[in-house]
Amino acid sequence: MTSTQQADAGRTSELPKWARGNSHRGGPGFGELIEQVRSVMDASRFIAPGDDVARELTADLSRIVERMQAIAVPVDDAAADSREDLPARGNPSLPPFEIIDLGSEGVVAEIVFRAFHLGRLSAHGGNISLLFDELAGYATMHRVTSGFARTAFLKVDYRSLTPIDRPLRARVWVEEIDGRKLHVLGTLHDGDRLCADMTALFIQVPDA
Ligand SMILES: CCCCCCCC/C=C\CCCCCCCC(=O)SCCNC(=O)CCNC(=O)[C@H](O)C(C)(C)COP(=O)(O)OP(=O)(O)OC[C@H]1O[C@@H](n2cnc3c(N)ncnc32)[C@H](O)[C@@H]1OP(=O)(O)O
Repeated sequence: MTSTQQADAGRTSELPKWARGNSHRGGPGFGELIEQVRSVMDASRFIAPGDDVARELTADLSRIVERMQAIAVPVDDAAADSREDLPARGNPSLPPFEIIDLGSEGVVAEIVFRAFHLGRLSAHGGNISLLFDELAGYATMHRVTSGFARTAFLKVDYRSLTPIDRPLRARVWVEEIDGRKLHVLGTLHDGDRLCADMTALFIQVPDA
């Protein structure tokens, strides 16, 4: 059996605990809370407050931050990044994608970049890389035999401007496996138009 055929068999061990996902942590209102956090980030992109208003808003947000810090838990017990029922698993630092299809053939996701992700009149290239890196994590998770895979490199070609505020389609898949090395490809489309494509190398590592 070649290493590629061996790896084609997919996972031979359980998913790492942190990747298993759940739909209960943080309670039924957690999704709306994260959506509000995203809205704060979006709204902050379009204001030019006077000093008084800036200080008032800072005081309001400080109270919210203090309330959240008072209920902090270890990161592996946190709701954010664990809720498989929410966009981007409820992680507000990721662009809010929804998984359309996931399997050993790769992952297809719908993504709406928002005001917070704006670069100059289009989505910021770093946010597009972030989306690809995350989705490559999903795609490789199916194809490693155990543990997970870390990004060794990730290259993005920006082919045309990536709009915000409309649904786009991303596809990421493992093209080839060579021992611990997983060669990953991806595309991002606005309808039929290619916005960006990606080539990455991920390396299988034991779960930490
Ligand atoms: C049933 C499935 C259900 C699925 C459900 C899914 C749920 C999803 C849940 C959750 C998804 C989460 C998604 C998150 C995704 C995010 C991932 C990240 O962003 S990771 C952070 C950024 N990356 C780092 O911080 C790495 C830092 N670097 C390292 O740790 C090492 O350098 C590492 C691991 C990359 C490699 O180190 P070494 O010591 O293990 O291995 P060496 O020997 O150096 O390399 C192995 C081979 O790879 C080549 N290689 C390594 N780096 C290379 C490079 N940059 N370019 C070319 N080749 C490279 C080497 O030449 C070597 O090749 P030769 O075996 O000799 O052929």
